[in-house]
Amino acid sequence: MDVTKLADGITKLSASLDGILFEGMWEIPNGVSLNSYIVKGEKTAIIDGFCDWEGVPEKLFELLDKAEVNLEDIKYLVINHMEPDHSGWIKDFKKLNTDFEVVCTKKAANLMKTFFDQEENVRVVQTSDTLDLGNGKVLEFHEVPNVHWPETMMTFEKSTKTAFTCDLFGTYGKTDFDFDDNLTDEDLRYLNDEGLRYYSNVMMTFSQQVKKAVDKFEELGAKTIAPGHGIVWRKDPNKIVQMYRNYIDYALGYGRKEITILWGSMYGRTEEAVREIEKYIIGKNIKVNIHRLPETNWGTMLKSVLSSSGVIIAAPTYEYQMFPPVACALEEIGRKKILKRHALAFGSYGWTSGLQKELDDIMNRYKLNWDFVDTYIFNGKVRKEDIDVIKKRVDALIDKIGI
Ligand SMILES: Cc1cc2nc3c(=O)[nH]c(=O)nc-3n(C[C@H](O)[C@H](O)[C@H](O)COP(=O)(O)O)c2cc1C
Repeated sequence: MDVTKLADGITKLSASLDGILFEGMWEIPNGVSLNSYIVKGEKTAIIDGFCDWEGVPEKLFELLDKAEVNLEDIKYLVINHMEPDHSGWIKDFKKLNTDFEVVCTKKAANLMKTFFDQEENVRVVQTSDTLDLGNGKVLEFHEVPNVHWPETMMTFEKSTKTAFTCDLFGTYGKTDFDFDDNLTDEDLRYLNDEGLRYYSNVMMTFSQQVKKAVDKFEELGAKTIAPGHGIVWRKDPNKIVQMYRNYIDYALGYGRKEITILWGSMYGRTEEAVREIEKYIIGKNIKVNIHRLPETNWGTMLKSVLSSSGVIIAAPTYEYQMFPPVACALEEIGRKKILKRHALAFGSYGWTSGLQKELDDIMNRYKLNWDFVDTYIFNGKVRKEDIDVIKKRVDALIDKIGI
């Protein structure tokens, strides 16, 4: 729903997007929702807003109108996070209403200056500061740095115990329901999957800080979680908290007992080995996610690697180095800091293999602490003897994973 009442005086405004690359790079096969919240006491606050991907705020203004909120009645712009999907509407809002105060952290105030030339009427808040809107509505602010930018905070409405968490507890995926009231197992699986994709794309680099933020959040005793993306959790908010705890554990420790194969091949030699190994693993009833590079979007690749304890990298040698699309994907895994996988690499080469050297470079540079079975390289086409050795190494990998 685009306008939804959460409680007396609290309304959610929501728009859905699809057919875009989120943050200009992540595919979102099931779209994403963008949420804004209005809290009305004697005075009215908007907590985060939204823009579509071209920076067009009309939908937000249209929904404010539908919710019968006059722009000139909005006295406070509570800005949890300055990323333009949540803040991009401010420049247009300023043209329509000049009598308002921005409420944000010190770091967000600096960004307010650089993004929107907004220096006046900015109230800088710190953890535990409050803003009394009247009629019992009191907002309390909690800084959660690097969840997902350094300036981020979450806002807690005390009378209804509603936490407005912006990116934290967000998920991708459009839904035709607003709340977690009647989730079927299928809905839960969908939301968990969309949450995993979102976490791996947007939050994962900051898993240590997200962990701290989740701990901090649990001290609030919130009854409702109202995030910037996805549904509102009020029946059992612990469900999304637990999902996030799992994602954090996957990123910092190991994933589920499944294997992701990341592979590339120019002329089919490495591919032939990959196909044999895929069949071999499936034959053992082990879940395998297989992604060819560069064809697979990195968002999808990261989601699989995050959830898998085991990773197989298969790449030929190209100009003395690892086949570039696979090397680039590994670089991205390094930047996103997916730690501690069990892993195996193999691939074909013509005269001097560059697979191991580049693998070591990337692993060391990002300190990923992956535990590798011995790499296997084969010269030219793959032979039965090669496949036999690779299968043995896959067995060793499976032992390490503990399947
Ligand atoms: C552009 C290009 C560069 C290559 N550079 C190397 C190299 O530096 N060292 C090497 O051993 N083989 C090199 N090769 C050969 C391939 O690694 C070899 O043919 C391999 O079997 C290809 O595996 P594929 O069929 O899975 O793509 C190169 C091949 C191409 C097409």
